[in-house]
Amino acid sequence: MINGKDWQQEQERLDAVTEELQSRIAEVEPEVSGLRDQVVDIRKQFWEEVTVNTSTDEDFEETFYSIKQQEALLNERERSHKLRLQRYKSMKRLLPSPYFGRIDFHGDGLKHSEEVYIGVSSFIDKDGLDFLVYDWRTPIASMYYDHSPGAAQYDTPGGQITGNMTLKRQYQIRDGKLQNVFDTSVTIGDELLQQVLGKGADNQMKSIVATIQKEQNVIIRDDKSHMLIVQGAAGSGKTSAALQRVAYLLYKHRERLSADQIVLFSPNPMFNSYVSTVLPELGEENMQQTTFQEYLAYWLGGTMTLEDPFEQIECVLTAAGSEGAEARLISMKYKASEAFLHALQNYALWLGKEGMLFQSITFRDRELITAEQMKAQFYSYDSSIRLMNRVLLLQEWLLKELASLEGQEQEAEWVQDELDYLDTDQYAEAYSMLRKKYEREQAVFDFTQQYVDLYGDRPETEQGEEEIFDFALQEEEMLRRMIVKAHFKPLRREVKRLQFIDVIGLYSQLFGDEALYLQMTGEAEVPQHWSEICRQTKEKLSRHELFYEDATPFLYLKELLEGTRTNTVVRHIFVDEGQDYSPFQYVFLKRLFPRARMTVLGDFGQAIFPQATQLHDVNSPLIGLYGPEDTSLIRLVQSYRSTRQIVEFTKSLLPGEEIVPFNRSGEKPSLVVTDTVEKRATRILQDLAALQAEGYDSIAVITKTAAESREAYGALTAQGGAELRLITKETQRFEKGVSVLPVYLAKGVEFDAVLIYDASPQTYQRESERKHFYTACTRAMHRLLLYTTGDWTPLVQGLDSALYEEVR
Ligand SMILES: Nc1ncnc2c1ncn2[C@@H]1O[C@H](COP(=O)(O)OP(=O)(O)OP(=O)(O)O)[C@@H](O)[C@H]1O
Repeated sequence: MINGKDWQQEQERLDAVTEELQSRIAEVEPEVSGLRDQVVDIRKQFWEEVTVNTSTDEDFEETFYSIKQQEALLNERERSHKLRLQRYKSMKRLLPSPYFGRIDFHGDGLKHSEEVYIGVSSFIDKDGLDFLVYDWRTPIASMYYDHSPGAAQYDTPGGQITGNMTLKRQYQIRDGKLQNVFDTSVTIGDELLQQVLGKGADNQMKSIVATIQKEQNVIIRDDKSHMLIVQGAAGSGKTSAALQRVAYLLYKHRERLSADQIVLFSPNPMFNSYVSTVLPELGEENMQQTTFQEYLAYWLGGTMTLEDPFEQIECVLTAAGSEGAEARLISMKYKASEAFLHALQNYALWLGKEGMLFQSITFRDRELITAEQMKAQFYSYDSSIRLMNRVLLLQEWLLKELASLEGQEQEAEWVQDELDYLDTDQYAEAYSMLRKKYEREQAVFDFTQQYVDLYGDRPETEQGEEEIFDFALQEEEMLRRMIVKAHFKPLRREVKRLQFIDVIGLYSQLFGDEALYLQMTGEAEVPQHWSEICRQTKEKLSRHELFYEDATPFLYLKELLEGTRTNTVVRHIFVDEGQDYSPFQYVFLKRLFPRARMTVLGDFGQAIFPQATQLHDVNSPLIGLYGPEDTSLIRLVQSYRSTRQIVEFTKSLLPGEEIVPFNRSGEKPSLVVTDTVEKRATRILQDLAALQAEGYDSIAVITKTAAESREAYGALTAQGGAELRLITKETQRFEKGVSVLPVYLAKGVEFDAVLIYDASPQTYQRESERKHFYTACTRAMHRLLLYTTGDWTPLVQGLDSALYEEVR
């Protein structure tokens, strides 16, 4: 805390800034409130201001320029309205709490030091000379996050500025009144962070600009690397850093980067709603948010039924020890691996020489062009031409073939049948087309006549002789052509969409012959249970269905054959929970967004999906994606979410991981043992009531699977539990209160209190379930309770009993 005199001065300054804000808001308010109407008016007036006259060429030109001028004026006015509105909104946002930090900085060689007050946006005095508040993203404000008092420096586009920081201060301001002021030395005040972290969870994430930590600031302001990889412990602020990074990038590159050029890949749809308020809180528009699943579905275009990652994980968790289950697990891991990626790439090369599969083009139960014909044509092209270019050549050939077949087809019997049953509309259409054709030909005829009149000789027609336009004859021909054309339209469309390539057959073929597959792997060994893996894959494909682990490889192969449909608008992609994506998926994302930089944030300790990728390891496949020179690796070890007691407990579940708890104290995790399932439900309900009475209003009962969630929800409601919310993969929003959900849907989010519904060996037995268990426990901010009706899972049994409180 600071002394009374300083406090007084600070309050006076705050009053002055608040007053200035109020008066400037009052100034623009009337203007802004009518802004919408004004823009609408301008649009309405648009045509009134323009004189439209197209009688002569000059008039036409004048009208054209008049419209252009009016359009430019309209754009200019809209732009300036938008700017004024933005400024107005940012002043309104500042009003209750104009700043949260201050540094006094004495630049080398300067006479005076500068007081730099930092807030969520900049505010300049009336004369436009002094910054009353600096935006937290300005270069000078970076010192607030990066340095403690003493020598300090910051980078500007013109070079580095060095000097001495003489003061670093933090404020808590509510409704224009100082609540707290701290002078800080080392890090950004523990006191403030303590207070922020001690608060209850929200159903929406909050911005952290007032308390960004130095190591997080590196992530936020990194502007060099093509690929930024962040491996961070649970609760270390990865998602927070990612969102503030988006805000930073939008500010720094505001002239050329807009929110729709940034895409965030989220772990599930609920997460989207959880993080959706952070950027608007900072005065920025939200980036695009999506899930990988949405992308896959989009690219597959409804041609196949796609398993989602949650179905896949349920399968992993519930798989019994049969060969089929075992094979599926191995298959999931293998198909996510680089080994399989290389096999697919080799396969595509091999297809350049042999083995391509096509789907014949059939019409009225006849094969018009057979798969064999296509194959022969395909391999007749020079083998040095790239695979996808040969596909395009084949497409061209097919369209020509279809055109000629279409001509032949006009004489077919079925055409005559259809001709007999044409309705009047079709006749009318044919007649009108004929009329047009006639008029065209008549014009040629007139021209010919003029030529003859002039030169006494006729020009040569293309055919060398004049054609006589015979309506009756041509009408039937025209109708026949129309009929066949209409029937051939879907065929042409299929060819244009490259549907003549048998992608399902080609993907299936890879699993058809072990010798062939071995050839693709360079004679490396096939994984265990290979024949069962092949059987399952082919069987699924035969039903036009795809396992989740096959979706990306399938699309990858499709793109190798057909060319990639890239998105060149997007400049930044963020992948949260990045450990849950396979190397395959990263390669796919890179191809999809060739002009984007990538920020991947994740925690291998929470890798609960079988396709997990190690992020921070020297052998991480992600490093090779853009190359080591273009890749930065950052590790976050301090965990902010949970109390020290909870972090110490969860940390011991992952021996060997470096995790440092933030020093916020709370109760030890409680391990509650009851005799029966019914008693457990009763006990949980009592605990829920007690937690709510303590003020914790965001609570999760976390289970391993969806089935267990349904069971828990049933048991708790049967014992009188009211107002519980069962969360499923379809749920779109988080709400406060008590949620019952499987751990994979709790990824990335947090709760005041977490209750692990069943921590018995029956639920968490396998070593592979350790990360599920860890992820579930790390969702808790203030309280963690675990339940069992018998023994504890072996994951807990080995822990030091000082880490928890056992309750019977
Ligand atoms: N610098 C900070 N100041 C204040 N709060 C912070 C800070 N860093 C992180 N937090 C808080 O810590 C909690 C965890 O942050 P976040 O969800 O971003 O972590 P994460 O690394 O993405 O976690 P996980 O991997 O477990 O999902 C949030 O409540 C966040 O607001």
